[in-house]
This record gives sequence, structure tokens and C-alpha cells, in this order.
Amino acid sequence: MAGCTYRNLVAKLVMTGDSNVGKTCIVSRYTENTLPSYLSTVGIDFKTKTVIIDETPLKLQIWDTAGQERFHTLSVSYFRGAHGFILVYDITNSVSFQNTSLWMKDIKMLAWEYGIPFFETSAKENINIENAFHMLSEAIYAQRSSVLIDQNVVNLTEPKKSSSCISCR
Ligand SMILES: Nc1nc2c(ncn2[C@@H]2O[C@H](COP(=O)(O)OP(=O)(O)OP(=O)(O)O)[C@@H](O)[C@H]2O)c(=O)[nH]1
Repeated sequence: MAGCTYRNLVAKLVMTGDSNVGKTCIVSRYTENTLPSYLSTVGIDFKTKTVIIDETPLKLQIWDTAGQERFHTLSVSYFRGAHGFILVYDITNSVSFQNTSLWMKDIKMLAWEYGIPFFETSAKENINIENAFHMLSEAIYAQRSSVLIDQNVVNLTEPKKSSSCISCR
């Protein structure tokens, strides 16, 4: 094979945080540049967007979890295998900020270590949405050889086979 290119890299991102803090609006703003017309997320929602980093396409799978307590177990089950989290709170709702520490426990228990950049965003005014996702994508891409999968070889039931180009140097 002449040279090695990173192709079809896929990163799993999970939106989390209390109910009604704006997770779905952020995802809609980022993926469709609109605000959603529907109300609270029921169960789970899923959107994709491909970003180009270092001239390489990186497909973001964005899982929008429901913040309502009755969906908590379901939402947390989607944390597993995530490459990045966007933990959202509402600056006008102090309880939603206090609860970020509880969400961090769930994140940390399943997948993540602290080291959290902070972005104040507005889905309504379209402020900092693009920046937040781009920074996270770049951070994931920087660790691509150890964390990312090649979509062409991903298998949802079995461990990844070793034919991926990801680890090529
Ligand atoms: N002012 C303002 N309101 C916002 C912003 N983003 C979202 N909202 C409002 O916040 C409310 C909740 O937004 P959602 O995106 O549905 O919240 P969520 O976190 O996905 O809620 P769950 O699905 O229940 O977990 C809606 O009424 C939005 O209009 C924002 O940037 N500014």
C-alpha cells in the first residue's frame, strides 16, 4: 500500500447534564444550524457531523441523552465507549451547575478522567457552539492512534480486527 491515510475515523460524543439545560439545542445548532421544535428528549437521540481536522475527516457521532431522572440509567448506559463528553449546565440555573459534579461521577465511573475545557455557549445566539465541538474533536483526533476506530472495520459485537490503518505510522 502506498502510504497510509486515516479514513473514516469515528468519534463518539455524549451530551449530558440536567434536563432542560439546552443539550438538544446545542446539538441542533451544531449539526443543522437550527433550533429544535420539539420538547424534552425522550430516551436518546443521535446526530452525526463530519469535521475536517488536519485535512482528515472525523465523523462525530453525537448522542444526545435525556436529562430527566426517569431516563438516568438509560442515559448513563450510553457513556460507555465515548471519546468525549459535553457536560452542559444552564448559567441561569444554579442547581444544574451543582449537579455537574454528580454527572462527572457517572462519566468518570464509566469512561473519563478530569481535564475539562470550559466553554460558555448559546445555542440561541449561536455563540461558541462550533468552537466547543471543534476543540473536542481536535483533542480526540490528537489521540487518534489510541482511541479512534476506523468505521470500515467497526464491529458492534466483536473486538476490532487488526486490519485498521489507524495504528499505521
Ligand atoms: N436563552 C437560551 N435558552 C436556551 C438556549 N439553549 C436552549 N434554551 C432553552 O432551554 C430549554 C431546554 O432546551 P433543550 O435543548 O430541550 O434542553 P435539554 O438539556 O436537551 O433537555 P432534556 O432533553 O430534557 O435533557 C428550551 O426551552 C430552549 O429553548 C440558549 O442558548 N439560550
